[in-house]
Amino acid sequence: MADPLAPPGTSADPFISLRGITKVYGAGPTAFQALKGVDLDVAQGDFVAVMGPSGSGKSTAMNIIGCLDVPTSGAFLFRGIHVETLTQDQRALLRRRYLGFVFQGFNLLSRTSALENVELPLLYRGDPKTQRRDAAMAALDKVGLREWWDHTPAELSGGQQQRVAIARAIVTNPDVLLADEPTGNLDSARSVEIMELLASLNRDAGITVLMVTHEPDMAEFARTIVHFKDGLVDRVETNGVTGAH
Ligand SMILES: Nc1ncnc2c1ncn2[C@@H]1O[C@H](COP(=O)(O)OP(=O)(O)OP(=O)(O)O)[C@@H](O)[C@H]1O
Repeated sequence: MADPLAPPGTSADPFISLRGITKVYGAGPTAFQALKGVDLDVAQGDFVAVMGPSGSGKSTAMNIIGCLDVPTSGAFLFRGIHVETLTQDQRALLRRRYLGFVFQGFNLLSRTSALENVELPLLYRGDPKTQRRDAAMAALDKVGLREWWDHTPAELSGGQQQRVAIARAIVTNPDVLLADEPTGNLDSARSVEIMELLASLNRDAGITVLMVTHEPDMAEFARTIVHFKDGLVDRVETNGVTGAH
């Protein structure tokens, strides 16, 4: 049987494409339309900041792009694959194969060393031990924490914990890194360090980065800024040039 997750498309296909995406939570009189017909393209290798007021639909859109949730209607294409037609298991596979996630609260296992935290996605994937260790050490090296491999999260600063979380997100060599307010729990100096790390992963490793942020200073690190408003993309800025959507 053909692999449903093999990109069927040509290089002409947009890397990530949302067309008329709607999302309704609940049903009947309490139903709430969080997304009202979102159109958005993201080019491979872009660094995108997603901004907008609380409740404007940023997390809902990120959950759909992260294959964690499905739209109520509309098409979501990732490398030419119609994700909205996949089963839950196929979406989970797609997530593991192509995507990495970073969260505001780091989400590390507290009693577990930095190295073991970074190894986890490889453990779930069934990689053998030596391969896991080598890949996790290489990822810790990329985030500047090779010497801290045996420390638990409590023995690391907030900025270091977020670096471990980023190492865990990149250890599988994802195409896309999805970051939900990655600097929300950090002071401004640590926030800038995390943004410089994300920018270098984008620039040097070619990872496409999509990041939700409320902070304009952090959004400045991105190449493209997507502004959500009332469940729609309101405008997209590229390199300081504003274009109405
Ligand atoms: N599971 C859910 N059930 C019902 N309503 C929901 C659910 N998830 C989100 N919503 C609603 O959908 C709207 C959009 O939420 P979403 O989390 O996408 O916004 P956001 O822009 O990410 O906000 P924030 O910046 O506060 O995280 C909000 O009004 C929210 O209350």
